Formats: sequence, C-alpha cells, structure tokens
Amino acid sequence: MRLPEKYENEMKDLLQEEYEAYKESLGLPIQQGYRINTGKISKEEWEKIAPFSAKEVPWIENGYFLLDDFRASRHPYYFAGLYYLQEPSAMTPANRLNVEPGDFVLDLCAAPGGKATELGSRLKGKGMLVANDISNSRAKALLKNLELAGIANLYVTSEEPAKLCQNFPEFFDKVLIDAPCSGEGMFHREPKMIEYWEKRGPEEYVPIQKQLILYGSRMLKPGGKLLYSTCTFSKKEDEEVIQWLLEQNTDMHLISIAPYEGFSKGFGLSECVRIFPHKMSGEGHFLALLEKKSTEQDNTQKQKLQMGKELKLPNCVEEFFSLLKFPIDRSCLKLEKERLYLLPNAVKMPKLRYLRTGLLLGEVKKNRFEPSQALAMALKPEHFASCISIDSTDVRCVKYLKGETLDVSDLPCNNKKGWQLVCVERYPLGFGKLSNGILKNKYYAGWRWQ
Ligand SMILES: C[S@@+](CC[C@H](N)C(=O)[O-])C[C@H]1O[C@@H](n2cnc3c(N)ncnc32)[C@H](O)[C@@H]1O
Repeated sequence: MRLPEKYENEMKDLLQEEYEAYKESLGLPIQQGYRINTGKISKEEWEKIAPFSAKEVPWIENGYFLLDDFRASRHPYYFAGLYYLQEPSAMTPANRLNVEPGDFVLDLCAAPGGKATELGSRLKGKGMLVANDISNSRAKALLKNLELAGIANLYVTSEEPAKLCQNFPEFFDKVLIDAPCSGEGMFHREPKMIEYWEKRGPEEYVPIQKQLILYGSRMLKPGGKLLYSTCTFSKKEDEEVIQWLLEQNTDMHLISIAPYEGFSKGFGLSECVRIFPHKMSGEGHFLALLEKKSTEQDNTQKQKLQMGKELKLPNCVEEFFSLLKFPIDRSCLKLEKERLYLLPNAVKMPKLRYLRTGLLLGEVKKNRFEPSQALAMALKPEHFASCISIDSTDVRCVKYLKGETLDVSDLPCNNKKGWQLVCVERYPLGFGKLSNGILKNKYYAGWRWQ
C-alpha cells in the first residue's frame, strides 16, 4: 500500500520501532465484525441461533469477528435488527461510555449509527438518546439504523452543535463525540481515504474537533461523562484536542477506560486509549473518557415538564391500541398532521431540525390506522395480540421482506383476521394483515430486500 511520505514520517515519529509492524499489518486481510443488539437478543440466545461462524471480540462482550465470507447483511436476522455490522475497534467507544438505563445521552456526530445503535440498546427503553448529525442525508441513514435496532426513546436531529448547545446546557448524563477526522485508521479498509487525507489532512479537522468537544462538554451535566473518539492516529486530532479541552475547562478531567491487554496508552495522556492494528485485531481508534466535576444542583430537573394533556384519540387508533399488550403512557403521545408519536419522556424539547421525535407509532389515514415499521421493530412478540412466526430457512421469510403477499394458512396465530406482527422465529420483521389465510404484506417498501 502506498502511503503519503508526510504520513509515513509522522507515523515513524509516533511509533518509532513499532512502525514496521504497523506497516506490515496493512498487508493483512481485513477483519470484519458484527455486534449483537442486546436490546433484542441475549448473547446466549444468539449463540444458539447464529447462522455464521464467528469468534468473540475479547474486549467487547457483544462483539464478534466474522470468520468467513458469509453475506451477513443478507439474512432475515439482519432485517430483524439482531446485529450491526461493524469493524471491531469501532465497537469500543460506545462500549466504554457505560450508558445505563435512564440516562439522557447525546451522540453528537452519530451517522450512520454504528455507535448510536449500541448506546440506544443500552438504555433498555429508559431515558433518551439524542442522535445528531450535521449532514441531513447521513442522518436519514442514521434514523433507519436506529429504527431497525428497535430503539424507541430517541430524537434524531440534524443540527449545528452550537444550536444544540444553546438548547441543552448541562443537560446530558453521557455525551459521545465520534469526531469527523482525517481517517488514518481507515487506510487499510478504504484506501480511498488516502486521497482524501492528501486533500484534507489532520490540520483541517482540528478546529472542527475542538469546537465539537467544547460544545459537547457544555452540554454535559455536572458529574456526567463524555467520550471523545476518532479513527485516526495523528496526535493533533487526538491527545492535543483533549489537552486543549482540559486547559479550557478546569471542571473536566480524564478518567481511565476499562482496560484490555491489546490497548496502548495515549501519548502523554496515559488514561487515553490507542488501538493500533499491529497490536490487536482492530483497524485503529483513539478514545478519551472525561468526567465533569459534580455540583450539588442538578440542572436537568428544571427542564423536565409536567406531563402533557392526554390526547383524545380517533377510534381506529384505540382499536389498534387494544392489540398492543404493553402500557402506553398517553400523556407522551403526540399527533402531528396524520402521524402519531410516542415521545420518550415528559421533557419539553426545543424547536430543532428533527428527523424523528420519539417512536413513530403509525399514521391515521381517514378512519384507518396504519402502524409503522418502526413500531414493529420496537416490539417483542409478547407485546402484540397476534403473531405469525416464519422460520428463517422458510422461503416465505425472504418473500415477506421483498414485499410479497403470502399464503400462511399453515402457520398458527391467535387472530385469524386482521393485524399480525410478522416474525422470523421470535424476532419481529414488520406487520401484515391476515384474511382467509392470506397475509397482505405491510413491510415498509423503502426497506425491502432488493
Ligand atoms: C466518524 S463519523 C461518525 C460515525 C458514527 N459515529 C458511527 O459510528 O456510525 C463523523 C460524522 O460527523 C459528522 N459531522 C461532521 N461535522 C459535524 C459537525 N460540525 N456537527 C455534527 N456532526 C458533524 C459527519 O457527517 C459524520 O457523519
């Protein structure tokens, strides 16, 4: 692999006698990985049904290396949101931020959602995730991945960090900044990144990274934690950004990151973590975990609102709700135009460029209610009155994902007519409507198996 001379010199400077080992690692095969969605499936359950051979990623509880060429994005379990394909070192930032159920979490640079999907799963439906990306088109992919993962308690925005900062001072318990960077850790996987690097090297990214981390720190609650990560090796974009932040913010300090024997220490900042491809099976990452000093006062309290008024819902919605087997907090419902949403919390959210506010439950069309794809993905089979379960090896599974009408007269279900939650085994894929053993397909057309 041809590397720019300037880059080679910088890496030699950084790695010294390890440089040759690093260079050799660029000739090794690319390591693919995937992370299971523990919001939908436990590790034990997954290992019983996993359709492809894999080996555990030793520093990520729910991460696996893919061992063969299996097209993991072409399996019904992928469409059920059971896993996310991800390079193993990229699994580390969301894993080490230690999000807990009930946290208010911000992922400031979230698209396409490799980390946000993990942060959201860890909330277990409690608290909320604000997933933001300045690029609207990338934020659309982010929304799809979050919905596929079944994450309901979320807001997806496409905003300038400065605007978010004005609206959320000291608001979040956890903030992730997976910053845009010169991508040196991607050279192996995507050699095109080398060309981009030659046009826009580390110096171009530093001012953006400093801005992002500064805004991120301002949105962090006292006592909250912020994780800054990049997939680049340049000290300018890594340790020097952290050092700069520590000089600006005396109320922030570095804390150590749960260790792994393959991690290297940050240069001059030993609490930071470096992932190098010649030291472990990952392409390369930098991580710094910071904490803000706690104070007596919890500022988020003042932003919490009293519960909203309960909506009077059309009959068709009430009828559909009678099929849902879990309590819906009606004070958190919002009907906007024809769309019905379930908001994560009784928190007043400011005016922002939203791509999604809460869980889209469905649309009220004249006197009909059409449940959304996102709702199906957020449910478990026990949450719905009638389910049709298709085996992953049954051709009807892929036919369903292609949008075809199916004869399911041989498959058991509770209600012989009306709405069904269609599952691959016990994992929801979408909705369908049953009549005389024939299932009308309600799988979202934009997500179909191509
Ligand atoms: C490294 S990628 C994020 C990858 C993502 N965290 C994941 O794991 O899938 C950086 C992202 O930052 C976004 N970005 C760039 N400048 C930004 C800014 N000023 N504010 C917010 N997002 C920004 C880019 O659009 C890009 O999607």
